[in-house]
Formats: sequence, structure tokens, C-alpha cells
Amino acid sequence: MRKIYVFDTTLRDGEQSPGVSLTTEEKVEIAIQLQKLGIDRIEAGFAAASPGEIESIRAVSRQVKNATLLSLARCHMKDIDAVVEALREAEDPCLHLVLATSPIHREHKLHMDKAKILETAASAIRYGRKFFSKVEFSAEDASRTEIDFLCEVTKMAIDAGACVVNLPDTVGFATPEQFGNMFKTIKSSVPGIEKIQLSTHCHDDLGMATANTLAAIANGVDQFEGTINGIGERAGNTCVEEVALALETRSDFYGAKTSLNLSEIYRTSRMVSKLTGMSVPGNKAIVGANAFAHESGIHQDGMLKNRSTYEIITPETIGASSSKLVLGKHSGRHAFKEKLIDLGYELNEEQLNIAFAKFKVLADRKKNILSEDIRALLDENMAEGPKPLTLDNIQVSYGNKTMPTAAVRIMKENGDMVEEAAVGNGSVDAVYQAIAKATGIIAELEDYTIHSVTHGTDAQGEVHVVLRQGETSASGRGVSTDVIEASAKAYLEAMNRLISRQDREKRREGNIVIY
Ligand SMILES: CC(=O)SCCNC(=O)CCNC(=O)[C@H](O)C(C)(C)COP(=O)(O)OP(=O)(O)OC[C@H]1O[C@@H](n2cnc3c(N)ncnc32)[C@H](O)[C@@H]1OP(=O)(O)O
Ligand SMILES: CC(C)C(=O)C(=O)O
Repeated sequence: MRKIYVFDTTLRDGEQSPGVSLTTEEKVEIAIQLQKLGIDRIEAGFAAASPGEIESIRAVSRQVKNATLLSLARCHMKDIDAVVEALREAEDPCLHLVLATSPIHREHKLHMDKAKILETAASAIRYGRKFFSKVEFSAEDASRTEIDFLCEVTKMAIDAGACVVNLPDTVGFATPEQFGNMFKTIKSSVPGIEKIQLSTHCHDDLGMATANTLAAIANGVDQFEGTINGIGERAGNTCVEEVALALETRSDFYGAKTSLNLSEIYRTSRMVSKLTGMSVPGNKAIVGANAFAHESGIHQDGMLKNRSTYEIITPETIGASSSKLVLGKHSGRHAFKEKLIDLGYELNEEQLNIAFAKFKVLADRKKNILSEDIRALLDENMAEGPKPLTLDNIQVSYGNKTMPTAAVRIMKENGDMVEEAAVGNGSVDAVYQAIAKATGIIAELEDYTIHSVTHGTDAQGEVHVVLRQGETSASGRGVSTDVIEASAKAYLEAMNRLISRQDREKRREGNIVIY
């Protein structure tokens, strides 16, 4: 297997993400984690940017023992001097020089012709070599540079003393085929190319950074540059984790691997996201929250039978805890049953069918079904005791300047419907007054508590009530995404218990049921 060197620029190009600015402590924390991940080369910043940046790079250099440490500089003596100062304490320092080579940059940005580019870069590399045994040269905007001139630039960098020549797709313009061919030409036409390492650095403006990096690797580059979570200037850089996992998973095709400690990827991604404040989209490859989550019944069934049906990488490989079967409206019985077992419920077939039907109704109303939702649903489903009263319909009219009004329709055990309406101090009170009128049962509301069992605006509310009639009291619990419905359910469950307790007592005395 060919080894591909990983150059991480999270602390330099990653920090160029709009809105991101890392403190020295944060840079050090990330650099320590990058070492644990096994990154070969860490670019810690752009020394000439500010005195604070020099200090940060120096602080990082004191901690980095197992990786080459770099800082970027323009082809200017004062930028190089700043890198000398920043990397003074580094164990394995490398100067990274950049100069654009494309016609657009030459004409509009640098105002230099081809000869001036070659001369400026060569003298900067030579000057840098006075202080550093390792110099990497980057031909900015290489993918939009004439191929003949790019060959000349590469030859100049080798002759001037660079040990790595990096040919970036600075604006994410390249296509994989074109980019691969560019490296093929460079490798086959530049004399002395075997003396140096070739590198690539891609941006994601057209969403092709990973594809372009892999095309470069397939065409012989030794190193790729990227950032954790793909952060960076504009649409960002190549994601280190994507390329590393692509090489690992498709080593049959690429015949190349990184030496990253892949089980540190997830932790590194979380840390970078936390410290930069750049959240990782749920559907992001490798490190997104949904990367190992399966929602639909057919997929979940496949996963339960054999994970390889729907997972080409295991979450354990990147240090994430486990695959998730997320229950939702597309889930099937297999996954639902498995979830119940996980939660410690053992249901017979009939109970399972009832619970599954209720789950589907809930899933139609709620986006995220959590363990708490399932527990609430099952506890409600399995609440023991007869149900003399069942809520059939409820309607509430509320306005901040009118008395809340509620109408309820309740089914009795014998199937008869009773219907009533009432006003109250609030919507819940109106519902309770209407239930009392419909059932003819006057009970004292001794306690009422409500809390949310899940999170978000579609969270399930759980209501507990205690009702008292004379010496007898009973509690009830109701769960729903609507607090009024949860309140009514709790009230009726307490009433049902009250009725059956009094019923039992009356039967003992030879009387009949109260209502
Ligand atoms: C593709 C990349 O990601 S490259 C890295 C980008 N990173 C950064 O820019 C790091 C942060 N930058 C900075 O702090 C500042 O831009 C500094 C300190 C580098 C320079 O600041 P200033 O001196 O104020 O110049 P400013 O940034 O406005 O303009 C850049 C100048 O450098 C020149 N320049 C650009 N690239 C290079 C280069 N590689 N080598 C030499 N000169 C260059 C430009 O032509 C321009 O020169 P001009 O003033 O003669 O027109
Ligand atoms: C400095 C170089 C490698 C760069 O960031 C780019 O070309 O995007």
C-alpha cells in the first residue's frame, strides 16, 4: 500500500472561514488532537498575519512533537522572517511558500509576467532554505494555470530547493478528470520530479474537493491537504476525514492509505466544530449526526439482519459510538420491536400490534420519536384497569378576550356517547368542567402537574392529575403532543380509576356503578 501523507490546514485555511478566529489555547487544543489523529503535517497559521498569530504558532510548536509543523508565507522576505520567528521552537519545522501562477492572478492580482513569477518564487525559496531544511512551494491557482507554465514552475521549485510542490485547485474549478490529467502530465514531464513530493490542495466551490483530491491521488500525488469537517475559505477545503475514509474503504481501488488513527476522527470533528462554532450538517459524510442513522423500515430491517447491507463504514471505525436506528413514520415492526427490547419491554404479538399502531399514529404527528416517547406511549398503552370512560372528541375555543370554551364527547363502556360543553378559567379548566358535566362526576382536582417528556416545539407533554371524591382519590396520566389533549386524557384516566375503585367498594356493598 502506498502511504499518502496528510497535511492538515484546519488551523490556517480552516481559520480563514468567515467568522472563525481561534485563540492560542484553542489552536493548541486542536493541534494536540490532530497529533492524536496521526496527522503527518500540521499548518498552524499564517505568521505574518499578526503578532498574535506568531504567538499562537509558537505555542502550538511547543506542543507538537510527532508532526511536521508549517506556517504559510507569501514570497516576501518579511513574511518568511515572521515564519522563522514563529517556528523557532518547532522540532520539525517547514516553511510553506505560496505564489499564484495562473494568468488571471498574474495579470489582475500580482501584476507580474511569467518570468517575474519564476524569479520571485525561486528567490523566496532560496531565501527560505537559509533558515529551513524543508520548504513546500504552492503554485496558487495551479488548476487554471497553463500546463506548460506549470511544468516550468514545478521545475523551478525543485531546482530552488523545495521538497514538496503543491498544486492547488484554489477556487474549486477543476473537474476530477482534468485535475488527474494535470498531475499525470507533471509527473511524466518535469525533470527531477522524483526528488520531491507532489501535493494537492482543493477547495469545494463546486462540491468536488474530495473527488478532485482522489483523482490527484490516483495520479500519483504523495500528499493531500485538507481540513477537519472541510472548513475553510468560501465553501471550504477538502475534508480530511472523507479522503482518509475513501482511501481506507476503497483501498482495493486506490492501493493507497493514510496512516491516520481513524478512531480519533469523530472526536476531532466534534472538537473542531465546538471550538470554531461551525456546526456539522446532519447529512455530512463520515461525521454528520445522520451518517450512521437509519430511519426507514426496509433499511432498518436490513441493518438488523446484517449491517453490511446499508453501512460501508462502521461508526466504531471513526470512534463514534454506534449506528442508530431512528424511529419515525417510515420505520417498520422489526425496528420497533428491537427498540422495545432495548428499552426493557417484552410484549406479546397482540400487544406489539396495538403498540405499533399507536406508534405510527404518533409518528405521523411528531418528527423525532425518542425513547421517552416510546416509554410514554407504552406506559399509557399498558395502563392497567378497565376504561369506563374514553375521550372520543375534544374541541376548545380560546381567545385572550373571551372565556375559554370546551366541548367534549366521551364514550362510556357500553358504547353510549355523552357530549357537553362548558366555559372555564382557562382552556384546561374548560375541558375539565365539560368532562364533569358530561359524566356527571364531580371530583375535586387535588393536583395537576405538567412537564415535557421530549424536546422541541413538537415535544410530548405529560400531565399528571389527582382527583378526589370523598375518601377515595386516584391519579391519572396523559401524554400527547398537545397539552390540552394530555390534560383531558390524564383527567379521564384518574376518573376511570376513581370509578373502578368506587365500583369495587360498591360491589362489595351490593350496589351498582355510580353513573
Ligand atoms: C489561497 C490562500 O489561501 S493564500 C493565504 C490567504 N491568507 C491570508 O491572506 C492570511 C492573512 N492575510 C493578512 O493578514 C494580510 O493579507 C497580509 C498581512 C498577508 C498582507 O497584508 P497587506 O500587506 O495589507 O496586503 P493585502 O492583503 O491588502 O494585499 C496583498 C498584497 O500581497 C500581494 N500578494 C498576494 N499574494 C502574494 C504572494 N503569494 N507573494 C507575494 N505577494 C503576494 C498582493 O498582490 C498585494 O500586493 P500589493 O499591495 O502590492 O497590491
Ligand atoms: C496556500 C494555498 C495552498 C491555498 O490555500 C490555496 O491555493 O487555496
